[in-house]
Amino acid sequence: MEKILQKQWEERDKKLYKAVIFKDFQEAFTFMVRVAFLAEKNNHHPKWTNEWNKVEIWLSTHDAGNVVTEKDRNLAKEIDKLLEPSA
Ligand SMILES: C[C@H](O)[C@H](O)[C@H]1CNC2=NC(N)=NC(=O)C2=N1
Repeated sequence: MEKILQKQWEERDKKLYKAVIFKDFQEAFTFMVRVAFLAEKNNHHPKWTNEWNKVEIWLSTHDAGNVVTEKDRNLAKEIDKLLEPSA
């Protein structure tokens, strides 16, 4: 996937937050489809927004009282793997 800007994960407001900007909507939506499959596999789902080429993601664990847990850190790592240049 062709990225234009990728920020590192930040912990904000008891959530892991990341923003990624892609070349266009098709690239952004391809990424979202891949994240959706990861989320289903992990039974752990992001809060996210998409506007054209930008995807913003917030990860927290509702089941643990809306805090950041290992589940969030693991999903964040797997999402980053999708964003590696070789992926
Ligand atoms: C019942 C179901 O397994 C849970 O509600 C799962 C589903 N996906 C989830 N996703 C996230 N981000 N946090 C959760 O606590 C969570 N819980």
